[in-house]
Amino acid sequence: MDMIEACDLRQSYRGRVIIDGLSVRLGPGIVSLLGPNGAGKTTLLRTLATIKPPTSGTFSVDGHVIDSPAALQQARHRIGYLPQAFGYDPSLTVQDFVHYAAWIRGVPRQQRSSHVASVLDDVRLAEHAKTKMRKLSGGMIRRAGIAWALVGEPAVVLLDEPTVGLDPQQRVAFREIVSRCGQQATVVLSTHLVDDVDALGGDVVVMNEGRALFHGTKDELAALGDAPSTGATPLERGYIRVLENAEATAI
Ligand SMILES: Nc1ncnc2c1ncn2[C@@H]1O[C@H](COP(=O)(O)OP(=O)(O)OP(=O)(O)O)[C@@H](O)[C@H]1O
Repeated sequence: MDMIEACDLRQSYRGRVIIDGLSVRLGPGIVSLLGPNGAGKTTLLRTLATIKPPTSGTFSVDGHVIDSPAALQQARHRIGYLPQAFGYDPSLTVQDFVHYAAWIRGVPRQQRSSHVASVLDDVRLAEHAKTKMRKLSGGMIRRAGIAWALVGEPAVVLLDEPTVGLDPQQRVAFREIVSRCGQQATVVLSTHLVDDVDALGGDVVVMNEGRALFHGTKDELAALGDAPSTGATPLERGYIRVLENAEATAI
């Protein structure tokens, strides 16, 4: 399974530093980027998805540094990315929407139909393959988006706030899909919900102000919440403690 390694990564928008010298190794398996609004999670994912080149620093996918157009091209075939809001033609069927992704990702023509069917099966949308995108519920649209990200069996899957807007039942179904995905690919997802981290397991990177304040397992984060402090669960207390003691725990 591939890993992503960021080395002193910086990203700015019009001179304003958003990612501030981040060095972190993500994967294998599931990694949750947990942080408050504005922490820089989306910006980090956009950078790793090769949408916006870093201002400075480097990152690599499975040891291959993305430092040339050829490396960039190769990395794009290994990375599946689901942005927070993604566009689609509402008149397309689910199957055509995912088929289009398969074409873009260079899945060979002869394999496209069977591959699309298998991905739709993975996200539990097989029975809606012929449904128009405009007829899907919010949870189903998310699943179609995940199918889009999974097409071509990328080694790294980046999901930006994938649980936003899902009801509790859809969230449970979604987590089950991500857990299965995490067995074959490194899945990096952003969230501001401690509940997501608790349910998904894997590693957690707590981010704030463009920095990684904590990187470990959810149990290690929960262990920081043993001492009495604000928060309903040890994991929530650990998270809040990390944010409050940013200086002491910065990595
Ligand atoms: N395209 C952009 N141009 C200018 N500033 C931006 C842009 N995108 C993000 N920012 C700024 O970068 C900072 C980090 O935003 P980002 O969306 O990466 O955080 P986040 O952790 O994903 O937040 P949220 O949980 O609210 O999505 C914010 O202050 C935001 O205003």
